[in-house]
Amino acid sequence: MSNLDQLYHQVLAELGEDVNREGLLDTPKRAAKAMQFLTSGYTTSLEEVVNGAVFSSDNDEMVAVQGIEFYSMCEHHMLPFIGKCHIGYLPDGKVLGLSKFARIVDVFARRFQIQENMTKQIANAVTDVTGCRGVGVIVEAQHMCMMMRGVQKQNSMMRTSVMQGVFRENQATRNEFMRLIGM
Ligand SMILES: Nc1nc2c(ncn2[C@@H]2O[C@H](COP(=O)(O)OP(=O)(O)OP(=O)(O)O)[C@@H](O)[C@H]2O)c(=O)[nH]1
Ligand SMILES: [Zn+2]
Repeated sequence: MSNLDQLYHQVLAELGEDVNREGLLDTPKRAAKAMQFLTSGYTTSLEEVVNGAVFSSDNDEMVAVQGIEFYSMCEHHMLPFIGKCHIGYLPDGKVLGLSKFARIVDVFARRFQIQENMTKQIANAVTDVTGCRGVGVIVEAQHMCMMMRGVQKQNSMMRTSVMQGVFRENQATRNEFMRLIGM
């Protein structure tokens, strides 16, 4: 058993489970593996996921990618928060491979997070990788820690937004982004 397997074994026992019953025999191992996947963002670098897919382009018009779904874990309760991320940017000579936006989202979602920080980290990453003139990131999510426990509200949605560069300075750019993502 790995260290993490042993810890999950202990968690189950502490919670009053019979760790020797058949259904639970492999659970510590499975839970450890699942949690390692859900936090794999810690060991994934931006460079690795972008893999050089930044291309020269003389198109300097806005690019927006809407509705990238993600699964993250809130750092306060270690429970999931689940939602969608919308990203727009104004390139400056370089565009990013389309799939890489989703990969960047996963790098920062697969960690213990708060939504505000995740939103900002995604925006910073797009700027770092593309050297763009501006970026906008909007994240909307539902937090299991508010639904399954605590205040137990099932219909609230948290929206966070980070606007950088021309997206921050220029209202028309922000509006164009909102229009492109249908908001
Ligand atoms: N701003 C922000 N808050 C979050 C996020 N995820 C969880 N939280 C909040 O973190 C707070 C932690 O509050 P505490 O009072 O320390 O913990 P708690 O007693 O479990 O709080 P309750 O959820 O109100 O029962 C709660 O208000 C959560 O709703 C997030 O991504 N962003
Ligand atoms: Zn929480």
